[in-house]
Amino acid sequence: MRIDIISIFPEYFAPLGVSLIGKARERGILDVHLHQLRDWTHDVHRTVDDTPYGGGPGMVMKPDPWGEAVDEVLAADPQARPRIVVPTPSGVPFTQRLAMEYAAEPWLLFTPARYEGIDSRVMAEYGSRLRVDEVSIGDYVLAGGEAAVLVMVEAVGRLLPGVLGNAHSAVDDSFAPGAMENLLEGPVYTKPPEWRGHRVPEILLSGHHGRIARWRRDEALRRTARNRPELLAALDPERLDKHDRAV
Ligand SMILES: Nc1nc2cc(Br)ccc2s1
Repeated sequence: MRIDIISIFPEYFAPLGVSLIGKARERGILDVHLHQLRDWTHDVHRTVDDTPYGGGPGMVMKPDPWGEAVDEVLAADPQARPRIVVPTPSGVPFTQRLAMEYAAEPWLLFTPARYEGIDSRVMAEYGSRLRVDEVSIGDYVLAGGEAAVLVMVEAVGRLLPGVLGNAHSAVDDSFAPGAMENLLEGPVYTKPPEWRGHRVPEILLSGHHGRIARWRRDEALRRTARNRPELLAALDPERLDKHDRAV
């Protein structure tokens, strides 16, 4: 997978050089290209923003630098078309399902904005011929889209074949389609069996895999009911058996 990121703070993406994503890049599973938006400005101050038409607070990112930058990125592979992802609090929710959809894309272009956002004509221009997604990572406002891109690249990158070791499969993730879809993960434990007077639940030491699976599902149901009751309410009743309903 190729990922391009255009930003006025490309240095923000240094974390993509470490850990899981860094190793995926070293192994050629992920090919990340960072671009400094100001390289497509033509004034001495390398200006990327201006006052909003119609008045109002803050500044808006000018269309010209973005248009020239996106055009140049697209020219890197004229036969291919990247899916453009615009981080914004006003977008569709970024979910595990969307992360899986992105992980199947050969090429993503992220356009994190600053200020009040990018002049809306930019994505109107590309939306006529490319998939342009406005995506939110949550109901809060950041100072810019860069942190949102880090979140999405990590969520997508870890799903790419070969990135997660055999020890863990993304299939077991919370929110991944399957038996535990849309349930939060329950508690986890490792050695020692007792730590500061806290014992690991005996069921997990029992070796009874069926009972352990049942206990884990019960704990997932309890945690989901406690922390995200709306997820439980949204579950298809067909997916809850008699025992689930009694938890
Ligand atoms: N939650 C989010 N906040 C922001 C702020 C800016 Br400015 C750009 C993108 C995003 S995504």
